[in-house]
Amino acid sequence: MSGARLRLLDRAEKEIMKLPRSVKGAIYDFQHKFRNNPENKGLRLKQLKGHAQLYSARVNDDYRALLLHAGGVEYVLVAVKPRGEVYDHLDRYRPQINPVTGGIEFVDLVVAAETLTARPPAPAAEPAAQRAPIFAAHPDERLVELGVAEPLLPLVRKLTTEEELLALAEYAPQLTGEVLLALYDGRTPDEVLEQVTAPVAVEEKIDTGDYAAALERPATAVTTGDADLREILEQSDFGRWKVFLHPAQRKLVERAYRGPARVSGGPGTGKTIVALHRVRHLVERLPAGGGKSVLFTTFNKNLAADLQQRLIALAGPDVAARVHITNIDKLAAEVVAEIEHGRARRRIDDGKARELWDELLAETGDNRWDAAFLNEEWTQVILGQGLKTRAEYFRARRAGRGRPLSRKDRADLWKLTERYVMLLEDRGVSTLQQVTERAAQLEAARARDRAAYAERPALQDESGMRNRPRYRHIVVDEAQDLSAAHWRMLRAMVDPGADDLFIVGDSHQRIYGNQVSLGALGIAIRGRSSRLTLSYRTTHEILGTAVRLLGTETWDDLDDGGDDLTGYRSVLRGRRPGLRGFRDWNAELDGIAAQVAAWGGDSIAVCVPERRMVADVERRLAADGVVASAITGDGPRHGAAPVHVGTMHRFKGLEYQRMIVAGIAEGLVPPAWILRLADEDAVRYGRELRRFRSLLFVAVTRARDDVVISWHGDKSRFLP
Ligand SMILES: Nc1ncnc2c1ncn2[C@@H]1O[C@H](COP(=O)(O)OP(=O)(O)OP(=O)(O)O)[C@@H](O)[C@H]1O
Repeated sequence: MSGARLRLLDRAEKEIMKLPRSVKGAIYDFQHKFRNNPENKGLRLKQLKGHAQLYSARVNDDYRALLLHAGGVEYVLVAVKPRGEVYDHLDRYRPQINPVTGGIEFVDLVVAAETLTARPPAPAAEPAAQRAPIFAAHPDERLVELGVAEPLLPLVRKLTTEEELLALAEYAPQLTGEVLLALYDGRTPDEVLEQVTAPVAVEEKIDTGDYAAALERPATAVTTGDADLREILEQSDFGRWKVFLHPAQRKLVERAYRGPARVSGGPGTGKTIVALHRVRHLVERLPAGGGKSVLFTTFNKNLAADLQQRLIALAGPDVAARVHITNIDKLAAEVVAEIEHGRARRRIDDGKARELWDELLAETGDNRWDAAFLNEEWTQVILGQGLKTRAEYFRARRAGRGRPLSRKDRADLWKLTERYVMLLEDRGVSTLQQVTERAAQLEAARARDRAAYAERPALQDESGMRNRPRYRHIVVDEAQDLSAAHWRMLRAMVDPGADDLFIVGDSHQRIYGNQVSLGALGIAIRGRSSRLTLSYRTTHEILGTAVRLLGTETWDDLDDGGDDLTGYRSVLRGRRPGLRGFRDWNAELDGIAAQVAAWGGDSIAVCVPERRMVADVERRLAADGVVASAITGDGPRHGAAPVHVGTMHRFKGLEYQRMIVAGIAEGLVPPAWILRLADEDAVRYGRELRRFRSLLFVAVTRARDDVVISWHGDKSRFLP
């Protein structure tokens, strides 16, 4: 035999990362030689007694690799062990194909047993003799049905403390850990079956002896190529997200869809990771040649820049070269600029747009409306539905807008918006929504032309570029914040068909008030919606607090249905979020500074509700000699600063090890102006409250390990 493929099992990767550097170097040389020729004498490849699949091979004088032979040239590295231990009690090695997921799993029962004693019990724990086994109520068959690795059952029976459970869950195959922790958290076996097991179970009949077939299933968590293994050994900051997808994630990445598909999921469940892998998957299936056939878009500029970097890291420059990565408003501006070359007006953001409404109101003396209401009515109803005439506006549906409008109100509002549009023209500016609306119209016109040409083959030769769709595939991240006009533009940029749109977002994180129904916009996702539920970012404790902040509100699925966070969970454990009240803002600032000092290190962020508070925090930290960087619309001004400070909107899509979410007081979150709406416009009031809950939810879920929520004066009604 010459040549072999060698992949790495995810749990083995964790163990290997802990080995001394010199051993990692030896593994690097070993894998290279092994792939060239596994029968190279120096490697001493030999089958382990009593094991059909397991082999050992020499890494260096002191270490041996354990390899699982999956058939043909396929091998999986499952462990690297000191030579002295490898051949003791060979029956401790238990490779298997999980009968529920069909994925390859490997456990070493001796190592697994050692994990139970590695962590001392918490001081308050009762003596072992008095503690009841945690899983006594669940029969073996039930646990196996849920996906627990059968060889571990005797150890599972011995678990009596949370420490032991956490240690075993970290070592055990992924699904075993997830199932045990979900049961421990109080979910019933039926809930676990539905929320944890079913999403990764396979329907086909599984041959538990066919390792070659098992190797290809999503549940087999191995590196995908030889290069991955090399990269892991070479890079100290190796990103696991690049190679070890969760089976639920991998299914979504690789599935073929007959039309638009949507992925939702709570914060940190890897939606962006799935989108990145999906882009690579799509590009790898494109015919060679051709330009940027895939559009990968997100809400803001800094996130788009981050996606660009991460796609290159994941898939390399050749794949990235086939992808147009940009934020959605820039995309719209590019479309308009292409047509209105040189005549493009300066764009203004929402804040500036509202200021101009205020100016207009001051001029007219009309005090029945406020700037925010007018801006929303104009953008969401008039621009959002592409209304061109007063008559259309009279007939328009204003679903979910609250405050009913009489015919006279509508006539007045129409007049006001006409004046507003003139004001914008006078100033030589366009709002982002105007640009998007224009882009949507231009793209829709192109799509209509395309359809017309498609029906008249005689004309097709002349059609040229203009009659090709801009993209073959579109992938959208942060989808919950896109407006109706954004969606109309995107819909028109790709022909309806297989794998046309892949849409990733979480309506619980909607912070710009753009609620849409994709179905009504020609994007039919029904039957092609999936949800991710395992958080990779944040701990069980932070996640619990964050979910409570959402209260009892209901959430949409970007269509006409609802979405919720059922099954949302984490296998990571940590400290409970801190909740701290202060007398006044100065005292709270001192509290922030003290907390930053206590944590030390970097990857800390402070999130505040108002812009002026950002400067206050920066100043207060500077007084202690701490370098803090404000997060602007383009991302953190100085990315390398140990502490970042920003308003709540700026935190979309980011993550930090530790977060202080400050100023969470009544009058700030929710702000005082919303409270006035309670009597005036109950629907709008409800919508705004929900938006501020989402802002808070986003802020708190940026934290990986620790979060402190603080306030001064009266604490926010959203806090427990
Ligand atoms: N399969 C994986 N293996 C390792 N890490 C992962 C995996 N999937 C996600 N992560 C990590 O989890 C974190 C959250 O992932 P990601 O940002 O994709 O989540 P998200 O669902 O888009 O979050 P949010 O909605 O909060 O923006 C990131 O640090 C990412 O690297």
